[in-house]
Order: sequence, then structure tokens, then C-alpha cells
Amino acid sequence: MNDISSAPTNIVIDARDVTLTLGEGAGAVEILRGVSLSVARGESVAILGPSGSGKSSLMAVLSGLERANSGRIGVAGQDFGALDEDGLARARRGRIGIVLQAFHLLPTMTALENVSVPLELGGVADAEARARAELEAVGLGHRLTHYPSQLSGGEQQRVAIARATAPRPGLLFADEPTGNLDAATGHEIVELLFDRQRAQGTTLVLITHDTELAARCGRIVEMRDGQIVRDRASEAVS
Ligand SMILES: Nc1ncnc2c1ncn2[C@@H]1O[C@H](COP(=O)(O)OP(=O)(O)OP(=O)(O)O)[C@@H](O)[C@H]1O
Repeated sequence: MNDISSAPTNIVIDARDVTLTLGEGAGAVEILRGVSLSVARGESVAILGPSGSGKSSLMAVLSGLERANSGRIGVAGQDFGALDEDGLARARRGRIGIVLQAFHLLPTMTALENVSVPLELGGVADAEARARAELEAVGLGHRLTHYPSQLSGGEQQRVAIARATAPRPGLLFADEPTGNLDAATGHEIVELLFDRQRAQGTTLVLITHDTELAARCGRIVEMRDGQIVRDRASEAVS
């Protein structure tokens, strides 16, 4: 019923004329002003733009965290506009992974628990084994029982990446994932994201204001003032 029947099956994101207005009355701000974007399975796409251009807001509507005011959002064959809050949560679960600038790990849980508990809640049978394998894949096999406060920023972001990729989502969003890290650590984290993308065949949408980072993606979509102003292939081989 929620299928976007007009979208070819290899299209993971099919957004048309999306608008988003936040606030009300005189305080209302038009944040997305008619955004259309189509992303194919396995692509790596950078959303590039200055602060305030609407990058994070676009990610929020494409990941079902925020509802658009108008337009159509199809993600993995689901029409987000036709889903209620529970439906949106179900559509996200296991299918969409999100990595943010702030790592948002639960401080009272170990690295292993931060990855395994969401898997358990999602009904994955071999949650702990899978979490362990994913943490090993991000180079943290020796830090399984450490708490976030005992980990460096780069290590915490690795845990956050493992948490996002462990359910094997078809679509992974990363919003300024290196923003809280020094340059060298940030570089490692970016390598890791691309490594996981290739290993799992995931579609990656990377939100950044950093042109060098954006150039690592196969495609660069530029935003200004709530609109897409440029959409081009980059020279990156990824
Ligand atoms: N809840 C809100 N109410 C009103 N305006 C908002 C709200 N959230 C964001 N905005 C405004 O929307 C615009 C776009 O914000 P958004 O965070 O999407 O931009 P961004 O490109 O991701 O910026 P940054 O790189 O600084 O994170 C900004 O002008 C911001 O002030």
C-alpha cells in the first residue's frame, strides 16, 4: 500500500518538492524550499552546504525524524507521508542507520551493550555475537567492556558507527561525523564509514560543510538556503 510504485527498485531515496517549515505564525521559518532528490542503492552522496543551509533538516525528513509540510518522501519503497508515527518508527528500524556529530552513546552501558541492546530490542536473535563482530570490524574488539567515558572521541564514534551499521541498514546517514574529532581521527572515521559502506553495500548520505570530505563521495549535492543548487558526480572512486 505504501509502495512508491513509480520508483524503480534500485532507488533508495525518492524525494519530490519537499518543503519544511518550523515554528509558527510570525516565527515560522521556511527551512526546506522545494527539495527533490533521488538516490540509487549503493551510492555515496555528500550533502554539502554552509551552516544553516538546511542539510540536517533534509536528513531529518529523509530519515523520518521530522515530517515534511509538503512534497513526497519515498525511502526504500515506503511513502513516509502515508505512515503514522509508529509506522515511521517501524520503517526506520533496522533499515536506516544514523551517525551524528555527538556520539550519543548511553553512558551506563559498555561499548558492547551500546551496540547489542538496540539489536536485542529490534528482535535480532544473535544480537551479542553480531555486536561483537561489528565492534571488531570497526577496530574495537579490545574495548568491548569499556564504558563511553573510558573511550577516546574517535573510539566513541567507532562505537556509534558499529551501533548504526550492526542492524545492516540499507541506508546510512552521517551528519558531520567528524565534527567533534581532530583531523587525523576524523580521517580514520571517514575511512571507516566508506569501508563499512563498501562491505555492506549500504547507501551512504554524508552531511558535511567540508568540501574535501564531500569529494570522497561519488556524488555531491550542494545546498543553499533550503534548496539544492548543484548536484554533480565527484571524481571520487568509492
Ligand atoms: N526547530 C527549529 N525552529 C526554527 N528554525 C529552525 C529549527 N531547526 C532549525 N532551524 C533553522 O533552519 C535552518 C537550517 O538548519 P539546519 O540545521 O538544517 O542547517 P545545516 O545546514 O545542517 O546547518 P549546520 O551545518 O550549522 O548544522 C537554520 O536557519 C536553522 O536556524
